[in-house]
Amino acid sequence: MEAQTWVAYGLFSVIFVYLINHLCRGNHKLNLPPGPKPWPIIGNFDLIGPLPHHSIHELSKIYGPIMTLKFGSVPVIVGSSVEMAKSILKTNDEIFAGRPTTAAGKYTTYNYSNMTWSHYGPYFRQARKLWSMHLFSAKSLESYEYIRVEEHNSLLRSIFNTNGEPITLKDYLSKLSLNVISRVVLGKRYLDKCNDNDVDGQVNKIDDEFSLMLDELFILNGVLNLGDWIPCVKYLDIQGYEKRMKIIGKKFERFMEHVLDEHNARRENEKDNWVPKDMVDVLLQHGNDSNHQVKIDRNGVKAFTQDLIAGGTDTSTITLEWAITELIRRPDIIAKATEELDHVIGKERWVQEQDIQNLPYIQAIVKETLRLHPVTPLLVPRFSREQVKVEGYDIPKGSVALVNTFTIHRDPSVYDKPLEFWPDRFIDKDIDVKSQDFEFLPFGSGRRKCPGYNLGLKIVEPGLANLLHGFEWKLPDNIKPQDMDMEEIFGLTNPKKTPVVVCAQPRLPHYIYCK
Ligand code: HEM
Repeated sequence: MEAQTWVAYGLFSVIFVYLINHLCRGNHKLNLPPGPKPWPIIGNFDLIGPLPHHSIHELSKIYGPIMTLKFGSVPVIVGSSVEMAKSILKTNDEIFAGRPTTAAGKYTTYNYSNMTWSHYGPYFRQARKLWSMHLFSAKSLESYEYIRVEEHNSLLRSIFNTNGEPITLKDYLSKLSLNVISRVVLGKRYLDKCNDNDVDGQVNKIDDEFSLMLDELFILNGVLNLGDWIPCVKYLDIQGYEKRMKIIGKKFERFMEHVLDEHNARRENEKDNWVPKDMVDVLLQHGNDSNHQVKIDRNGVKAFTQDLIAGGTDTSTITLEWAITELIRRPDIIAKATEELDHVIGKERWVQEQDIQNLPYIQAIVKETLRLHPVTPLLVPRFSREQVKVEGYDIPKGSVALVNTFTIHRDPSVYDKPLEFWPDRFIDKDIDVKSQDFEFLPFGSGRRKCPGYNLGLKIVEPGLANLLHGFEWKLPDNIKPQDMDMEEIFGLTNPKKTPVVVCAQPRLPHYIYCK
C-alpha cells in the first residue's frame, strides 16, 4: 500500500475511535440528583442568599432529600434527610472524608495543615489519632476539670457583680469559653490582660480584640468565596475575602509564633524536669515522635492550636447564648429546669460536672438548643474523593457534599412541632448527641465528626445548668419577649445577629457567689 493510503487509514481510525468514545460516554451520562438548572459560569449562586442554609432549606423543599446545586463550576450535593445523612456520613464516609480546597484553608490555616481543612490522608489520620489519644482522652479532660470549675465560678461571680443591670450576655460567655480554652490549650489566660481573679465583673479589652479575630476567622471560613468556585475570577478577589484572609492569617501567625516560643523556652529551661502542662505542650511532644508515620511540624502545631482555640470558643458561646435567648421567651421551661435543679442540687451549692447525668431536663434543653440552632447548619463541607452512587444517583469525583442538618433537625416527619422550642421531646428518648442517630447531628458524624464534642459539652452543660441555677433571667424593661431579635449571621458557625441583652437576679444565697 502507498504511504498516502496508510495516512488515510490512520486518520480514519483516530476519528472512528473518538466518535465511538464520545457516543459511549453519551450513553453513560451521569444520573445526577435533581436540582435547579445552573447558569453558565455562576451556576446556582443566584439562588443563594445571605443565609445560605435558609436558601438551601427552601430549595430542598422543591428538589427533595438529595439535590445537586452548582456553585460556579463545582457540583454541590446536598443531603437533607436522615437517610441521606446516613448515606454520606456512614455508608460512604471514607469517600466523602475529603475537604474541598478553599482559599480559607490556604491562607488562614497554614496551607491546609489544620484538622478542619486538611485533606483526607495519612497526615489527617495521624493527627486525628493524636487528638483522640492525647488531647481528648477521658484522662486528659479530667485533668483540666479544675480549670473549667474555676472559670465557671468566675463567670457566675462576674454576673452576680452586675447587680441586675442589663448586660450583653455574649461578652461574658465568650470570656468563659476563651478562658477555659486558652488555659487548657495554651496553659494560661494568654488573652486576659489583668490575669486576675476577675472580681470586678469587667470584660477585658484584649479579650475583645481576640474575640474579633476569632469572629473574623469563623466568618471567613464559612463565606461563599467566589474564587473557590469560579476559577476565572479567582485572581480578582471580587468580594475582597482573600485579602481579609491574608490579614487574619498574619495576625494569628504572630500570636502563634509567640505561643510556641514561650512553650519551647520553658521546655529548654526545665530540661529533664519538664512535663507537659497543656495541649500545646502535648502537640509539641508527640508531633515529632519518631514512631509516627507522618511528622507534625511547627506549622502543623500552630495550625492545630488555632483549630483548638477556634473550635472550642465560638461554638460553646453561641450555643449558650441561643439557649438563654430561647429560654427567656419560655418561663414555663425555666420553671421546670429550676425545679429539677432545686430538687437534685439544692440551694447551697453549684452544679458540678458529675451532676449532669442526674439532670435530664438540662441535658434536654441543651439538645433542643443544638437541634434548633445547630452551630454548623450544613456541617463542614465534605469532598468526594471518588465517583460514588448514593441512593441510585451518581455523585462525581470532586463534588462537594453538604449535610443539611438545618433541614433534618426541622423535618416534621422526624420531629413533632419542629419549629417549637420544646426540650421535652428529648425526655425518655434514646437520642444521643454523639452522632449515632442521624436525625440529630449537632457534632456531625463519621471520620470528620467534631473531635472536641466532649470538651464542648463539658463547657455548655454545666455552664447552662449554673446560669439557670444561679439567676433569674429577665429582659430589660423596654423589651418584650415577642420583640426579641432571633436573626442569625452565617459563617462557619451560626451566631445570633444581635447579641442578647439581659438582666440577671441572683436566686441562691449570696455567699455562694463569693466562694
Ligand atoms: C458546643 C460545642 C461544639 C459544637 C456544637 C461543635 C460542632 C462541630 C461540627 C458540627 C463539626 C463538623 C463535623 C462534620 O463535618 O461532620 C465540628 C468539627 C470540628 N470541631 Fe467542633 N464543635 C464543638 C466544640 C468543639 C471543641 C471544644 C473543639 C476543640 C477544642 C472543636 C473542634 C473541632 C474541629 C477541629 C473540627 C473539624 C474536624 C475535622 O474536620 O475532621 N469543636 N464541630
